[in-house]
Amino acid sequence: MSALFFDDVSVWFGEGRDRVDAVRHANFRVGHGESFGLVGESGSGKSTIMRALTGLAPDWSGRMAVNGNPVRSGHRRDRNFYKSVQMVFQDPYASLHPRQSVDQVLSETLHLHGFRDIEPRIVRLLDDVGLGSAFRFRYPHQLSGGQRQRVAIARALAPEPSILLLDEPTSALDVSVQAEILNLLTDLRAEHKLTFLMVSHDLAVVAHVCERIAVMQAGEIVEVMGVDEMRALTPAHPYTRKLLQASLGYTRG
Ligand SMILES: Nc1ncnc2c1ncn2[C@@H]1O[C@H](COP(=O)(O)OP(=O)(O)OP(=O)(O)O)[C@@H](O)[C@H]1O
Repeated sequence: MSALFFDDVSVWFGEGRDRVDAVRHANFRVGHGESFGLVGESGSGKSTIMRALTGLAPDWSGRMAVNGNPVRSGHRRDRNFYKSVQMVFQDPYASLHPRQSVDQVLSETLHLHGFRDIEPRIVRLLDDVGLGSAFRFRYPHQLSGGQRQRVAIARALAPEPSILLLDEPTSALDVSVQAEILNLLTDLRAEHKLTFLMVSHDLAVVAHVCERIAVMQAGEIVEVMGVDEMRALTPAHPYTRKLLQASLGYTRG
């Protein structure tokens, strides 16, 4: 049984002449403890796959399952879903409430998921994300972008999920901070035995964190490959080669 299972998943927005087919017939599985990346140009459908899974894009067909449990259509996901699946978003500035301290953010999430030993859990979560207790009573405006993203990651870890969905988790951060956050995510995956599904337009980011990669073009998965194949520049599909060449040109330039 896979941690994440997508079988013939198509996702669309709107109806009739306004209909946009954002994802078409996507198939992939992510094993327990695996780190899987979705890459492709802007508009290729990467985020839409994640949104359909979490209920933010309700119009879809096909089959999706989390740890063997089928995901139903519609907006609602039950508490069990969020016990297993948590998200880290792109923008840590938008994802934290400005009037909530770090302590409030974490204790609210822990309460919501029925934990009673809130105090030691907050201490442990801050420690896990490399912030330490000195940050506990700070507010978002007193934190840097990287520190905010660490709080967002601590909040995602609070329910003890087995799967993290990472939607461009470093693209809003300074380049100097990106590697720190990617290393933190890699360490956390090993320590907590997490499964990752990561979306990024940046092949270097995905290569840093992921073991396998699905390449998307205009709503379709055109290739699934191991990160070693990607590094060896041996992808089969011309579009993947184009993406790789573009990103190499970019890093060299
Ligand atoms: N709420 C929406 N209503 C209508 N069309 C949408 C909506 N959200 C996404 N789309 C369309 O679906 C397609 C896929 O978008 P999606 O955001 O999944 O791409 P992406 O690969 O994640 O790109 P990006 O990196 O820019 O977010 C695009 O054509 C986009 O315009």
